[in-house]
Amino acid sequence: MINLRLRDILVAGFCIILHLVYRSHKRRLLPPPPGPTRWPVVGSILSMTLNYAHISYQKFGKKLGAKFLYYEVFNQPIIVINDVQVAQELLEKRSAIYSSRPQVRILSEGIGMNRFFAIMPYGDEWRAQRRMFQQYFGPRHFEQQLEMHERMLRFVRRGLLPNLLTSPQDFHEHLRNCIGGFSISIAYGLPVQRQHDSRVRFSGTVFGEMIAAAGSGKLVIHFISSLLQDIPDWMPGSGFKKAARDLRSLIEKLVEDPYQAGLELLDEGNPQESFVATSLEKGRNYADFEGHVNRLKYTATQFFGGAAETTMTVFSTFVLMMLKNRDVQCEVQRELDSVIGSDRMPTMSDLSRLPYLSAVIKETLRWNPVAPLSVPRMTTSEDVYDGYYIPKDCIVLTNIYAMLHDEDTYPEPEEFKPERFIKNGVLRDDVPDPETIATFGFGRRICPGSHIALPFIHLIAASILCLFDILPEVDAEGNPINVVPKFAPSSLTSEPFPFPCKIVPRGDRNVKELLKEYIGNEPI
Ligand code: HEM
Repeated sequence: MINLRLRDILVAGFCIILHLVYRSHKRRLLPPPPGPTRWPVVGSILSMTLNYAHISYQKFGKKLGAKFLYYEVFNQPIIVINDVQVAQELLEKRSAIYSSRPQVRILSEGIGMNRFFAIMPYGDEWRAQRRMFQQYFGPRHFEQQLEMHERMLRFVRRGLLPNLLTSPQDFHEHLRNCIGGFSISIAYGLPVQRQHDSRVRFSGTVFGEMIAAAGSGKLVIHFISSLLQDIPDWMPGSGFKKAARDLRSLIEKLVEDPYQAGLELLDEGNPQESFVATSLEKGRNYADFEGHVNRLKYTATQFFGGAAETTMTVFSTFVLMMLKNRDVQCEVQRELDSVIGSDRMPTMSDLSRLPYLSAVIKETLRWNPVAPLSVPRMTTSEDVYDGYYIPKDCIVLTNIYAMLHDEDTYPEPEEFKPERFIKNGVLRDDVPDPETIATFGFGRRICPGSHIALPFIHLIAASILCLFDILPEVDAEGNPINVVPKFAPSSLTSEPFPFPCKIVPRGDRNVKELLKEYIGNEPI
């Protein structure tokens, strides 16, 4: 039997502590990843741009020949990952370290955004909300998937296509109403107006403000406003605090109102299948029912937040690309005509037989990544990678834009070329697919809604091009207007700015007849 004396234990303990201190010290002696010059106090703030930050990080990475970069702002370390393999190594293989989110004071304490699990730090509450989301919306819940597909079809046919026929000039608004309306319907089971639904509008406005406030391009502003968070309200320059409080109360209304309306509908006894109805029923006997209800309110609101702006961004980009690339649009229509014909509209089961459309959607996701700098992460302990030291509490920006514009993987990345994903009518498996790589993030915090977004996007694209042509608007002299694409410069999502275009029924199609049974005024 080993007989350890107190002295031996103390010596062993001392040696272990010494070893740990030495190891940690040795790690800290390693250099940080390459990056711009850092100045005392302000760090690399002078090298950071507010607008289109993803492009400037990409260019700077290329200049240094570095796959990931190191910045510092007021002592806050930041790494920017420009490369897929590095992202996989860190965010997937070392996910125990890289799965949290930074808690920017102005966003969490000020606006209260950290109550949504997309923004929360890694931990029990995040796990509980994400589990609740997956239990209802996860890809393995077959019946709910069928219900969701059925409802997508209903929103496209009743909500979107008839509106495009009667007021095509408002296509941005119609797309928003259709995508947002679907989210509200699935989350709360509430009826949605076919045009200008007030809940869709309100949710869109509030989430639009949140997404604009949270953009990674705004990091510098976040730091400065967080430092100034404690200045009194009467001081000049404190206006941002009031703006944050106003947004906070709008969020509270956004979380509460549709939930209460959903409850009333349940009490009336004729509800539509929804996340709220199912999750409430499931939690009836839980000991902490109140906690369960609070969680499900935020998770339901999160559904709209995750789905609406992102899907809308893909769609605006798709319409823009069809406008700028008429040959691609005609090729999609040729494929649709050969698979579907001219006397019916696409169904969910047609989608897998449209490889060219699929290549176009992949190229749309690649060409203008929806969230070019993803949602920021934060390290929960120090790390060493490739000989570089990465500290604890380091903000990690995933530059999805740089990854999907890497010219070795996607030659001529600025060109819109669906052909890069398809050969002889078959989708290529030797080109990394933006539907599965980078677009939706990495590791434990990867987007849990990709399997909802992708079929919806394919369905909307197929349905529009089956019935309509997307053509340039003409100016006062009758000349086609050349649209120059422009994008939100520093928001979380890279939505194109509104642009003029004409959506007209296809000449060889009786669109009114095809839509006859779907036209009406009653809510969906
Ligand atoms: C084309 C559409 C979409 C794109 C491109 C997209 C992209 C992303 C990205 C890049 C992230 C961050 C992942 C990371 O940190 O690595 C994310 C997170 C998230 N997305 Fe999506 N998304 C889309 C649609 C959706 C939809 C339809 C929903 C809901 C139904 C959704 C819900 C969420 C949620 C809840 C998170 C936070 C996950 C977490 O922090 O655990 N997204 N998404």
